[in-house]
Amino acid sequence: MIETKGLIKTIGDKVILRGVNLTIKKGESVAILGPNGAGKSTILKIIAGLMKATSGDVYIDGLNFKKDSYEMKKRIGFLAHNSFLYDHLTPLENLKFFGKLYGVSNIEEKAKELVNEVGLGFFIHDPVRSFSRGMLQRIAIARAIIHDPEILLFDEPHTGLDQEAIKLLNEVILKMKANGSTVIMVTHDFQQAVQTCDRVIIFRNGKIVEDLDNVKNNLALVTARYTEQVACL
Ligand SMILES: Nc1ncnc2c1ncn2[C@@H]1O[C@H](COP(=O)(O)OP(=O)(O)OP(=O)(O)O)[C@@H](O)[C@H]1O
Repeated sequence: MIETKGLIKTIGDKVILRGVNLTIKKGESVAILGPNGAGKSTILKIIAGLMKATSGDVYIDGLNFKKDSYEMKKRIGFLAHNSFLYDHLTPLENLKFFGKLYGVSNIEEKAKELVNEVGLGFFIHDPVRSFSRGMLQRIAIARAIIHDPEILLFDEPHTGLDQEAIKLLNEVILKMKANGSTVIMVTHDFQQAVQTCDRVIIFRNGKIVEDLDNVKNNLALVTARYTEQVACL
């Protein structure tokens, strides 16, 4: 279970998160939507341990970053705007590097399997500096899941992907979900959100303004609320 308690983030005199309390159960898949600047990426970075909250706490199964940072990071796969890949390394070398950091066993085999799974087997030995944005995103997805994380944090994962890659990414998300992983996805793509997630949370101005469960059975309501909160801006 992931819990945020009273998360506040300020940078200078700007208030980005205004006391966010959120509980996400193990195995839930949650889409975070909202207008630009609402604080969506910020909360994801704080949950991933990449940014400190000004006040408040994040707990994962009762563990806290202040005490159990390494243990928590091992459980998380984070796909950010930045791919975190090394330009001069090939997909295989990049995945082996990140896999080793997480102590993944059978890393060579696992890395090859993932490069093929994301459809880039043909480019396995090319440095990623020559890759297109979509190709980099595919490898970044593989990097985020190399250690079979229990929690997937995806920041706008569909951006820059072609239709085939979107399908592939959704399959990855649904497969991880079926294996019991928890998924939190920040996105502007409402269609992809409702295809892959069971719960939709809408942020506005650093606060949660909607928290809608059981998305597939309440699609009309969720669409109406989303339109009201976001699409009309
Ligand atoms: N390092 C920073 N310094 C100053 N302001 C920042 C910093 N990081 C984020 N912000 C501000 O915090 C606010 C929330 O940013 P955040 O990236 O969380 O929004 P978002 O909801 O993900 O937006 P988008 O949909 O545009 O990606 C924005 O106004 C942004 O300018």
